[in-house]
Amino acid sequence: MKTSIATVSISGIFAEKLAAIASAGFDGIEIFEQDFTASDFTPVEVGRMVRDHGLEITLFQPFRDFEGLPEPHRTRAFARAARKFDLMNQLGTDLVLVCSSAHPAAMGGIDRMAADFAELGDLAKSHGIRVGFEALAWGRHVNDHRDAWEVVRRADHPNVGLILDSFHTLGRKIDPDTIRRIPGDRIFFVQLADAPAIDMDLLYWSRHFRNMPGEGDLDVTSFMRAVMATGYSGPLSLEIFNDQFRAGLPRLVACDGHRSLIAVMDQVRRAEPTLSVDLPTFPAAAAVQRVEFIEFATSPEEAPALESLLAATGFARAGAHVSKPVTLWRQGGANVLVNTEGKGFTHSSFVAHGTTVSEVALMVADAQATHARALALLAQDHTQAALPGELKIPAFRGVGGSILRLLDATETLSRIWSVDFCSDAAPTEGAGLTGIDHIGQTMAYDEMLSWALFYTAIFDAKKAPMVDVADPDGLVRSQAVQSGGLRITLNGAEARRTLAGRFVEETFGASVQHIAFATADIFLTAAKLAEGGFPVLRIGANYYDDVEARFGLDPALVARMRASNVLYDEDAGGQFFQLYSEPRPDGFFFEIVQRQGNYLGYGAANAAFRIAAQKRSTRPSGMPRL
Ligand SMILES: O=C(O)c1ccc(O)c(O)c1
Ligand SMILES: [Mg+2]
Repeated sequence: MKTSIATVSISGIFAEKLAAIASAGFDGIEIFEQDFTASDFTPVEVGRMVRDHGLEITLFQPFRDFEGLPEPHRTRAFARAARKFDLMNQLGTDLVLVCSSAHPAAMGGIDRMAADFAELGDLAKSHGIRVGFEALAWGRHVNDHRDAWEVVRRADHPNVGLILDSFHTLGRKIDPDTIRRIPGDRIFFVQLADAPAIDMDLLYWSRHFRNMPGEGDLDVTSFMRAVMATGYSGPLSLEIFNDQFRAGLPRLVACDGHRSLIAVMDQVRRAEPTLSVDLPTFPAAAAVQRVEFIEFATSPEEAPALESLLAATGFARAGAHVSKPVTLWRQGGANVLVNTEGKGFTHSSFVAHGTTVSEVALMVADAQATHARALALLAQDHTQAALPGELKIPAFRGVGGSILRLLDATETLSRIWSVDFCSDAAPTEGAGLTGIDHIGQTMAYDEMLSWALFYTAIFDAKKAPMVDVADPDGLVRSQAVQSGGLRITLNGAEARRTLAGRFVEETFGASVQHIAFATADIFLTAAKLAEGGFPVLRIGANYYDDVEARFGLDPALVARMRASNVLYDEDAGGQFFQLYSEPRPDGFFFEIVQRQGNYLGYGAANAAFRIAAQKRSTRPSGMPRL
C-alpha cells in the first residue's frame, strides 16, 4: 500500500513539512502548487529535496478552470497547462490533478469537455505526463465523480484518467458503490479525507473542516471498499484542508494521518475479505473488558495526602508490591496503586507532572494481540525491565506520555495480584464503590482528534458526539469514547483559565484529570463518604430547583439529592446520579456515579454546574479571580 499526503495537510514551511511526512512513514507527497510557489527553491531543488527524504512526488495539484471554456480563455488554459507540464518535468512528477471548473465562463457540455481533455491528453503525452480529472463538489458543470468519469471515458485517451476524492463523493452524499463500475486502471489517483457532519456550504466545509479518515463522520471505509473493488492499486493520499492542522504540530498531524490510513484499510479488508489490501497482517480491534487498575506516581512526601483521599473515598490498603514501594488500595472491583519509587518511568512522571495518574491497566481478551495491534497502529511501545520472578506486562504510551498496560486472563498475566503483590488485608466494603466507571483525560483542544483516533483505531471503540461544556472562563469540548468496559471522556481545553486549561498548565500536560468510580447506591455511598470525611463538592440550591422542574422529579428525591450534593441526569435509556470531590489544587478530582437502566451518557448537562461549583470551592467566598 503506497501512502501519500498533500502538503496542504500539515503546517510549517516546505522543509518542515517534508521532514514530518518522511518521519511519519509516508511514501510520497502531493505537492499543492501554492506550497511550491511560496517556497524559495527551484523546481529541480524541490524534486531533489523530496527524493532525499526518501519520498516521491505522487501528484502535482491543482490545475484549475480548464475544461469547457470559450476562446480566448481556452487557448490561455492550454498555454498555462504547457507551462505547468514543464514545471512538473523539472520537479520529477508525472501526474497532475485537474479539478472541475468553477470558471464563470465555463460552458459545460459533456462532449465539449471530453474533447478538451483529449487534446490536453496529447499535450500531456508529449511531456510524458498523465492528467487526472477530479469532480469538485462545487464544480460549475461537473460536481459528481460519475460525470467526471463520463468525461474521462469519452476523452478516451491513455494519458487521461479519473481522480477520486472521498470528500467530494461522500460530502455530496453520492453512493460510493457507484465507483465499483469504473475500471480500476482508469482511476489514476485516490484522495482521502473525512469531515464532521456539519450542515454548511460545501466549499467552506471542504476548505476548513476536513479531517483524517476516522476522525469525522463520513463513511470513508465504504468509499475505499468500492475503490479497492475496482482493482485500483495506486497511492492512497490524504488531502486534508483543516484550519487546526495548518496550525498544528507537523509531526503529530502527519503521524495521525498515517495511523488513519492503516486503520481505514484494516477496516476495508475485514469488511470485505475478498479484496486484496497490501497491508501487513495484525490482530483485529478488540473491546476492553474493564479497567483493572489505575496507578498514581507520587513521592513519599506527597503520598500521604493521596492515600488519605483514597481512605476518605472508602478505599482500604490491601497489599504492597513484592519489590517496589507500591501500595495497593482496593474497594469492590476498583484497584488503585500508589507508587513512590524514586527512579524509572514512574518517577519521571512524578517529576514532570507532580502527583499524577501514570498508568491505566486494561483487561482485554488477549494482551499480546492488543499490544501487537497498537504497535501496528503506530503506538509507542513501553518496555521496562521486570525483576526475575515478576511478570512482564505489555504496555504502550498514551495521552500525555502516560502508559496503557494490557492484562488478560492467560495463566501468567492473570496472576499479577498474586505474583507481583502480597496481600496484607481482606477486602472491605468501604463506601460501596464497585469499580471504575470512566476516566476523564484533559488535553489541549487541538489534540482531541488525535487521541480520539488513537483509541478508536487501536480498540473496538465508539465515539459519542462532541459536546460543549461552559466553564465560567471559557468553553471546553468533551468527547466520550467507549470500548466495552473502558469509558474515557476526552476534554479539550482551548482557554487557559478553564478548570481543564489550568490542569494542563499546572501539571505540565498530565492527562487524567478525574476518575469516576461506580456505585450501585449513590445515597448509601454518599452517607458513608460523609462519615469518612470525603471532601464533597457542594452544589448550590438553584441547581436543585432547576433539575426538579426540568425532569419533573419527585420533590422527596430532590431533597435527598440536595442533602447529599448529588446531581441528576437521564436519557432515553435510564437515569444517572453523580457526586464529586472538591478539586485538588492542580484541578484533579474524583467523581462517583450510579447508572440506572441503560443510561449511556456522562451527565454532560451537569458539567457547567459542576465546574462552577469547583471554581467556587477554590476561590474563597466567591471572590473574583484577579
Ligand atoms: O478546494 C479546492 O479548490 C480543491 C482543490 C483540489 C482538490 O483536490 C480538492 O479536493 C479541492
Ligand atoms: Mg481533492
